[in-house]
Amino acid sequence: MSKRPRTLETFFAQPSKRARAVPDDAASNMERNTTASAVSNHPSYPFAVPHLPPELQELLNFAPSAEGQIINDRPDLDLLYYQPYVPKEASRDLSEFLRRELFFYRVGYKIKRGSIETDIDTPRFTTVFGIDETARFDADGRPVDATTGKATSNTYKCKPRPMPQCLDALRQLTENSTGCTFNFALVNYYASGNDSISYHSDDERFLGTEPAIASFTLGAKRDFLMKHKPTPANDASETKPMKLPLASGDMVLMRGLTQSRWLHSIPKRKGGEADKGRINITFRRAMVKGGTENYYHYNVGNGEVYKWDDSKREMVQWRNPLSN
Ligand SMILES: O=C(O)CCC(=O)C(=O)O
Ligand SMILES: [Fe+2]
Repeated sequence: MSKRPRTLETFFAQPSKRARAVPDDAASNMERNTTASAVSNHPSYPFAVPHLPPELQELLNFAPSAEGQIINDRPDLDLLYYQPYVPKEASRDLSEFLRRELFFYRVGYKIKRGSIETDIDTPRFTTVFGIDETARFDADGRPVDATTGKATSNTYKCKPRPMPQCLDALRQLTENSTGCTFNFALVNYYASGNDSISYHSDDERFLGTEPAIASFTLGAKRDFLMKHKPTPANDASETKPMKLPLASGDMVLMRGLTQSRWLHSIPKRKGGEADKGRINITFRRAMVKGGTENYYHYNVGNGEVYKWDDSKREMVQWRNPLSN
C-alpha cells in the first residue's frame, strides 16, 4: 500500500490499479506521454483520461484568439460570440484528442405524459463531469460538503465525476475570459448530420436566474438555431429563428435572459461537414444537488460506455478488458 500523502494533484496523476484497466490505444497513449503518469482517473471513470499533451496545452494558453462579439439586438437576447475562441491550430488537435480519449453514452430514458409512457433515445453521444455548488471533491476525489468537508457520497443517487484535466484546462480559460464560474462540463458528440438536439432552453431552476452558459464547438460546422419563446405579444419577426453557423473553435456565451426567453437547437442536416463529427462542450454552474442528479441522469444514465475507434472511425461500445 502506498503511504504517499494524497492531494488532488497526485490523485489525478497516479495511475491507480483501475487506471491500468484501459484499452490498448489509451494505454499506449499514456506511454507516449513524456510524463507517463499524466492521466486523470477516478473510481467512477470506466478508464483513465490522458492529460492534454504539452503542445496542445501551450497552444490553448493563447485562447481566446478573437474578441467576443456582443449580440443583443433582439428582444431579451444576450450573447457573446467568439469566432473563434480556440485558435485554429489548437481546435483540430483538441477535437481529435477529446473524441479519442473521452468516454461517451447513448442515453435512453422514459417520459410520462398523463398515463402514456414514451421511450426517448437521445439522438447524440453525451457525457458529463462536475458537481453542484453545495459540494466539492476532496483530495481523494470523494464528493464532500462544500462547507463542512464531510463526505456526501450517500446523499447523491448518481456518482459525480471530477472534470478531467483536459476539460478543466478549458474551463479555467473560459472562467478567466468571461468572469463567470463553472462547475459542470457537459459534452455532446454529434457523429453525423443525423445527430441533433431539438429546441429547448437550459432554464432549469438549479442553474439559478439568468445563468451564463459557455458553449464550444470543436470539429464539424453545424447550424445553431435560436428563436424567441412564444409570448402573447410576439410578432412574426421575433419568432423567426436566427442562425449561427458554429465552426470549430467557436464559443457562444449565452447569458442574461437568453435561457428564460429563447430556445436553441442543432437540427439534423444532410451533407455538408456534419458527417465529420462535432463535439460540443457546455460549461455551466449548478447551484443545488438536484442539478447534479439531473445532469448525470440525462448525460450518463446507466447504459453502455462508448469510445472512439480510430480504425473504424466511429464510436463503438467499449468493453472493459478486465471483465469477461
Ligand atoms: O451542441 C450545441 O451547440 C448545443 C448543445 C445544447 O444546447 C445543450 O447541450 O444543452
Ligand atoms: Fe442547450
